[in-house]
Amino acid sequence: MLHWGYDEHNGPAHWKEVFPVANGDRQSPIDIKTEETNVEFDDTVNKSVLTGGPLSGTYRLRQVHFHWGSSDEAGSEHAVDGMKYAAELHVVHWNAEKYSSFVEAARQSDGLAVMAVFLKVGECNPQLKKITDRLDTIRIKGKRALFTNFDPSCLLPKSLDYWTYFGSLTVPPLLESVIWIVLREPISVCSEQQVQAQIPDVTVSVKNK
Ligand SMILES: COc1cccc(N2C=Cc3cc(S(N)(=O)=O)sc3S2(=O)=O)c1
Ligand SMILES: [Zn+2]
Repeated sequence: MLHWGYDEHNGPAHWKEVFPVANGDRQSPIDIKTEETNVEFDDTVNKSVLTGGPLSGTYRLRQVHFHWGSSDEAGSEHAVDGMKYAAELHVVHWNAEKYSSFVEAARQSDGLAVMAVFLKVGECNPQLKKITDRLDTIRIKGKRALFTNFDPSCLLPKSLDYWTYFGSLTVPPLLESVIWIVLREPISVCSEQQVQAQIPDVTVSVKNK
C-alpha cells in the first residue's frame, strides 16, 4: 500500500498493513447504540447538569475538518443505531496542559479530544457559509484554506447533549489517543453549500493562522 486512502487497493481494510494499531481495542469510528448508552449527568446537585464533561483540564484547539461521502446517506464516520449522516465535522483539540506538543499529545491515551458534529441536509447554514464559501479554493486533496478569528463554537447545534468514548483517530496514523465527544443533535447544511469535491471522502483541513 503506497499511501492510505479509500480505494480498493489502499482503503480501511489495508490500513492495518502499515498501521498495526488498526487492530487495537479502541479504534474509531464506532456505531453508537443509543439504547446501550446513558447521556452522562452530574446528579450531585438538585438538577441534572452537564459539568466539564469527560475532560479533565483544558484541551487546545488544533484544527477543524469535515468528512463526507459520495452520497447524503453515508458521509459521516460515526453512526447512530446504524444510521449515518450526510457528513461529520471534527473539531480537534490537544491536551496542552499535560503535553508540550500536539504530536506528543497524539501519542498519549488522554492526549486528544475531538468533538464530532453530524451534518444533515436541510436549510442552509449561515454559520457554515464562512467555510463552505471557501471550499471552492480547496477542491484538491491536501489544499488548505487559512481563516483568522474563526470560532468553531458558531457551528454547534442548540443542544450540547453528547455521547463520549475513548477511541482513536479515524484515519492513519489511527493513534488510540482520542477522547471522543459526539454531539447527539446534527446541524443542517443545504445542497448549495455542499461542494462536490473532486475526490469523495476527502478530508479538508481548515487551519486558523
Ligand atoms: C503525528 O502526526 C499526527 C498525529 C496525530 C494526528 C494527526 N492527524 C492525522 C490524522 C487525523 C485524524 C483525525 S480525526 N478524523 O480522527 O479527527 S485528526 C488527525 S490529524 O491531527 O490531522 C497526525
Ligand atoms: Zn476527522
